[in-house]
Amino acid sequence: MINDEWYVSAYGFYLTCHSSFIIPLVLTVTNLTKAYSGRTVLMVPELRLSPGIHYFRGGNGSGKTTFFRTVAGLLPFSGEILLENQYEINRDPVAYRFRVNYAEAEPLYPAFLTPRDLVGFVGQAKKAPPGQVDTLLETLGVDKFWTQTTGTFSSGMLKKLSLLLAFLGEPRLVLLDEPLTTLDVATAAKLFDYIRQLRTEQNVSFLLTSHQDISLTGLDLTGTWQVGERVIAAVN
Ligand SMILES: Nc1ncnc2c1ncn2[C@@H]1O[C@H](COP(=O)(O)OP(=O)(O)OP(=O)(O)O)[C@@H](O)[C@H]1O
Repeated sequence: MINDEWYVSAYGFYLTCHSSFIIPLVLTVTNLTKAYSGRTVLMVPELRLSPGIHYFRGGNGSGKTTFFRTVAGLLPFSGEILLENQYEINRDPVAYRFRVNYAEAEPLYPAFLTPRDLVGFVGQAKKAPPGQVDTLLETLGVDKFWTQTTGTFSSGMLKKLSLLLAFLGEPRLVLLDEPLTTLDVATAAKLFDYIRQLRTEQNVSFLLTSHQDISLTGLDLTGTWQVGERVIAAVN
């Protein structure tokens, strides 16, 4: 016989099933609109990214950097961006930014600062675990210009420093805008080994852009996305 008790246990069963079927997503974007001075550059009704490595491609001016800077929390926008089904960029700004790291396509720093200054500052903010800086210095070769001011850097040196900063702490999502540009071949190989290691050992997710052929990196891509005409669409 169906009574109150039956309804209570049925509802409990429903809740148990429902919570265990939540799909793990690293990023959920809903109703995103990004405009510059009234000119809309991106309109993304919904974008759901599962954990993994996602490649965003598109022509010059299509909106890739705008999307990355928005997801990094550097640009105002309308809509919702949710990290790991949990942290919304505007509702939980500190927790969200603590877990999302970003390397610019064309990094620029105050000319008088050195890698030692910047790594000290960012490492503290991101709570870099012991030993992490030493590993990254060696992997990316930044140890060779650790105390040199960035105003004297080549573009490749700036790129190496920006990548190092983007790995500091224990991010859940790392955004790398054009990581291959100006990077020498040997360092690029080490970079992609490091990405693979973070992916398999710590379940860190990555969003990448590149005008180069990303398949040459040997990375196992979870998704490829085309940015253009103000939208972001999955590439099958
Ligand atoms: N600060 C800004 N103010 C106004 N418009 C901007 C600004 N930044 C970018 N845009 C415009 O937004 C559009 C997208 O630019 P974005 O830099 O996101 O493209 P992209 O896909 O990263 O290009 P590329 O491959 O050349 O780096 C372009 O039309 C650009 O002119």
